Amino acid sequence: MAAKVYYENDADSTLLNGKKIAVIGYGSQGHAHSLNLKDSGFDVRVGLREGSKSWAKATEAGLSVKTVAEAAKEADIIMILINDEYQGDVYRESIAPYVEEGNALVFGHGFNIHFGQIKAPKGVDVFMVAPKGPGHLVRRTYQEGKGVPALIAVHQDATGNARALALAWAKGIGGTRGGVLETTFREETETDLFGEQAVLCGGATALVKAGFETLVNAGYQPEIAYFECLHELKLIVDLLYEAGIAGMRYSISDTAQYGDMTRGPRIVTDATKAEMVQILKEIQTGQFAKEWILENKANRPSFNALAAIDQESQLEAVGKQLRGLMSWVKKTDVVEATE
Ligand SMILES: NC(=O)C1=CN([C@@H]2O[C@H](COP(=O)(O)OP(=O)(O)OC[C@H]3O[C@@H](n4cnc5c(N)ncnc54)[C@H](OP(=O)(O)O)[C@@H]3O)[C@@H](O)[C@H]2O)C=CC1
Ligand SMILES: CC(=O)[C@](C)(O)C(=O)O
Ligand SMILES: [Mg+2]
Ligand SMILES: [Mg+2]
Repeated sequence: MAAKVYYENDADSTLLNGKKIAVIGYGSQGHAHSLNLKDSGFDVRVGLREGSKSWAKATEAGLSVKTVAEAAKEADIIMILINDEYQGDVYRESIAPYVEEGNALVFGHGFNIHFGQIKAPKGVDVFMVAPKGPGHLVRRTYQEGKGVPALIAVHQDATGNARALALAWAKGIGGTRGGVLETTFREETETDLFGEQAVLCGGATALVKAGFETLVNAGYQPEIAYFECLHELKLIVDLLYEAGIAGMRYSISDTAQYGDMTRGPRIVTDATKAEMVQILKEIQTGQFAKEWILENKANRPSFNALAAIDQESQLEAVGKQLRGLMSWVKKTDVVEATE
């Protein structure tokens, strides 16, 4: 294997002993990093804006909560886990004034450093620990004794310790249980954006919606279309995750495998692949970043409209109903927050 993968024994998390850690933000990633690090025995405080809806939640979870400025002021290591699109403003206003020489600034995604929205001062370590999975699973898997794999990268190594600290952090959140790979801010940012746009989120939801609509428009029952195109996808993806494409194909029928091999390439065609290359180019040139930054400056007109269209769709209505009838689909923290 070409890439070196770091596991538990390759990381020394005692480097975090005695360090004052601030996790800024308590959303998907923020709650996972702060709770996992606290459970790993480290000194964590959470930084939130005044009036934050997460203040009570983090306090109830046993964390010390302060304003962003207070948390940044007293911390040696500051992990910024607020929305990418707001990080620049919050950093300049409430973090930058308190960053001292020898401190570390840490990110869960490279967007702001790579696209130049945050310029860190000299004399501080700047590194990244980016779990390759949703924050709620970073927390859930840690509690189960497992971990979500993570990427680390060093942008600025002022103390000579940046890489070791990144590995220590990755271990503290459970990342080294899954495996940690080293990358650069550029590589992480571009591949992460590409993955979520073309495959994991954009590609997957577009595929599910198109399949569902094709069946429903042809007169089939929406409930059956939902089971076929969304619910069962998880079962198939579980097999892909466990045993790769061959493992998934081992479990499905030969009829399904023949259809998979002959029809799949008619869905993801050369035109689709050319569009993927185009999407990657828009990421690499900063066009996507600029579009997203401007979208936020304009108060998210497209984001809000597109989200509303999907929320009102038949697919979501049918899904909500059917999931409610499946007793084994647990009411997780994500379900409670969204239904
Ligand atoms: N979601 C994920 O699983 C992954 C995310 N990442 C990266 O992690 C980072 C965080 O993303 P994610 O966890 O999704 O974010 P969320 O949207 O889930 O949470 C954002 C948090 O930031 C806080 N926040 C937002 N604006 C401000 C502000 N102006 N001042 C202070 N706090 C603010 C929110 O506060 P409040 O609680 O008050 O609303 C909330 O606690 C991003 O860099 C993202 O790219 C990386 C890998 C996966
Ligand atoms: C969950 C994750 O890895 C993402 C999709 O990159 C993100 O939430 O930004
Ligand atoms: Mg990602
Ligand atoms: Mg991402």
